[in-house]
Amino acid sequence: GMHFSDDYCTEVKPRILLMGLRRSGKSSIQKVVFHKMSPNETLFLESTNKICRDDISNSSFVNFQIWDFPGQIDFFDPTFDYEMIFRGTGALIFVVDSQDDYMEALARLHLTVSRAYKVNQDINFEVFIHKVDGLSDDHKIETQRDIHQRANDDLADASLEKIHLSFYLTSIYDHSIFEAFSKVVQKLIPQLPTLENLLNIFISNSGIEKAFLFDVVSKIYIATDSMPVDMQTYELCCDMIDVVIDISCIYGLREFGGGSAYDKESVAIIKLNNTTVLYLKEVTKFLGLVCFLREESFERKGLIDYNFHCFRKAIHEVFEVRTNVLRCRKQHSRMQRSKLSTPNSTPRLLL
Ligand SMILES: Nc1nc2c(ncn2[C@@H]2O[C@H](COP(=O)(O)OP(=O)(O)OP(=O)(O)O)[C@@H](O)[C@H]2O)c(=O)[nH]1
Repeated sequence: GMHFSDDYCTEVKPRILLMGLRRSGKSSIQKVVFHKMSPNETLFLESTNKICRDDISNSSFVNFQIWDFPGQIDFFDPTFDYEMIFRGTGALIFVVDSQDDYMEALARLHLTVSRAYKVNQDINFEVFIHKVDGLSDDHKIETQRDIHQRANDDLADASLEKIHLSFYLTSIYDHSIFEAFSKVVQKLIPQLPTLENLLNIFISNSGIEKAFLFDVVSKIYIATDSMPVDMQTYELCCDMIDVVIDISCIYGLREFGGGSAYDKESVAIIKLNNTTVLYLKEVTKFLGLVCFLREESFERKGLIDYNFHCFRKAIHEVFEVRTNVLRCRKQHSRMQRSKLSTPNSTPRLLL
């Protein structure tokens, strides 16, 4: 079985479960988003026979677990402490293979969601309608409409219409999977408005067009300013992170494997031939800022760097407040635990 220590009460990262039927694409999503595997390589991924897998990413802002859901899993199996797991979960992603007959997947989705909701009403339920690269645009829309309708009808039939499901069209062959993941993670960050505010102030004072706060390992953006997100800009920023980390891995590490490919010193400037500039800087161990700006604005690099310094400091303060709150909560829950034997609070996800 899968056991989480009581530490989940003090977890500082968003905890996300990934579920779905066999071959729906869970491992591929995890490999592509968190381990830089190229989409084509996933063709050779072997199906896992284990009941569940526990994949926690230590290098990412996101705490991520995959929970396989082969047909035979039994919620009544006493060795399977699903209550404990759902209680510590911020978001449950359910992957539906859109290229396959999805009736069985929808039945599983319904069972899973209704179980999870009983344990924890605060879980965000996110449905990835996956592998849509194989569908035409019309077919995509029709599939989404159909899945949406059936899933909600099932909930209504069970008088569970309170449960809200969000739907995303995803594929590992383009950026849609990163975009969807970004949205899922952002919902779990209570300080999101603060982060957005800081980004707005930073870009408007620095003449920057767009800025993304990225989880560097996964290229999920955990926040951006309020200007609309243009897919191409987002993709460029993702590509920049890849380039910077790759170069740093090859030429930036100290001899004998010392140091890390991403640290306090990490910074990069890329000038494109269309008078735009990409500017990347380290913010925290897991997070980096990627800015998209005009060449003219970059002439005032001193100002940008000064503003960045203030921005970075503010972000660290947001984190410190969080850490202190957690430290208090940890002490508190330790005291509680000596009195009570069952944890009863639901942690919402935290910075
Ligand atoms: N076309 C397409 N194929 C995908 C996509 N994502 C995953 N696949 C393919 O789907 C197959 C199954 O993917 P897995 O990641 O092994 O699925 P899984 O859900 O982890 O499967 P189990 O380990 O059996 O539970 C692989 O051949 C992948 O290449 C996608 O977005 N588009």
